[in-house]
Amino acid sequence: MRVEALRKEFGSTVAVQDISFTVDSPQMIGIIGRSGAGKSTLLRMINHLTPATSGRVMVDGRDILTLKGRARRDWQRDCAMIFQQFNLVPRLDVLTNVMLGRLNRHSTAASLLKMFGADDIARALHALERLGIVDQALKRAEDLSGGQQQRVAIARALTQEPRMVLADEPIASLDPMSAQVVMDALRQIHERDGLTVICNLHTLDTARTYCDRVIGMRAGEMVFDGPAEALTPEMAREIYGAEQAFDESLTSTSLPGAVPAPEATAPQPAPALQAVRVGT
Ligand SMILES: Nc1ncnc2c1ncn2[C@@H]1O[C@H](COP(=O)(O)OP(=O)(O)OP(=O)(O)O)[C@@H](O)[C@H]1O
Repeated sequence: MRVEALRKEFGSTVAVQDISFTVDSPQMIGIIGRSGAGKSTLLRMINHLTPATSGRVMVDGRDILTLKGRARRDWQRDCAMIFQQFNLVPRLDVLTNVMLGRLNRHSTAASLLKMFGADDIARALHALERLGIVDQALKRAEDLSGGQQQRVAIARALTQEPRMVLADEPIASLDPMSAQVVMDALRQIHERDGLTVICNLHTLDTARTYCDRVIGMRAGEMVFDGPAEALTPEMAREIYGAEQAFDESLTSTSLPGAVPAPEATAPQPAPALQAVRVGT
């Protein structure tokens, strides 16, 4: 995927200012920055949920921002989105919520009638099993904890059979223990399924622990793009626009002594990735 000079203006507010970056091979990318830096808008433009003011998102030689109708929906299926507030149907059971990820693979009539086949059920159960919540399959989504609901949302994303996963603040509403489980699951999707996962994060330590590559945004601009190791305290201060006294731990939600689960051990940086400072 090649993002080229992607820009979004809301009236006089420039939410995303001509951002460009390339993802050549599957990576786990964290996007960090203060509230209002433009992280959500960037992901939503890539997913085609928010129209861009200008710029291109090139995938397989075509600008996905020009897609319409069925082709646009196909892209949204290929590029699964996970949200802070889970976006489940609260009164539906977990299994059905997960199978909703299959809708775009069926005819309009079958989708409208929510007709699922044995294959859909099997895939949904498999995804729930992977996320460790298959025993919750018949409960209503609203009866699950926040962390469990986010795992249902990830299972739903998996049943879409996406090519890429975009997660917009997936752990912002969760307690530290649930946040760790959810980040482990996203890391595992990257490692085991070989998918690119792009994740908006508030917390620096999460980006450092889980991401190969970090993109730092400040006031709509990309001010850092490089491996997590290159994210020095000085660079963090620049991204967060903070004073010298900036205390990184203020952006932390980590559990004391917590380490990623064995399946999701701290990533090695991609060898070809160079730290670059973009802009000022
Ligand atoms: N629908 C909208 N209409 C008008 N302005 C918007 C809209 N969505 C976002 N903005 C503005 O665009 C800027 C970037 O917002 P965005 O939500 O992308 O930032 P963010 O980094 O994701 O912040 P947060 O971490 O708080 O979600 C902000 O100034 C915000 O007020």
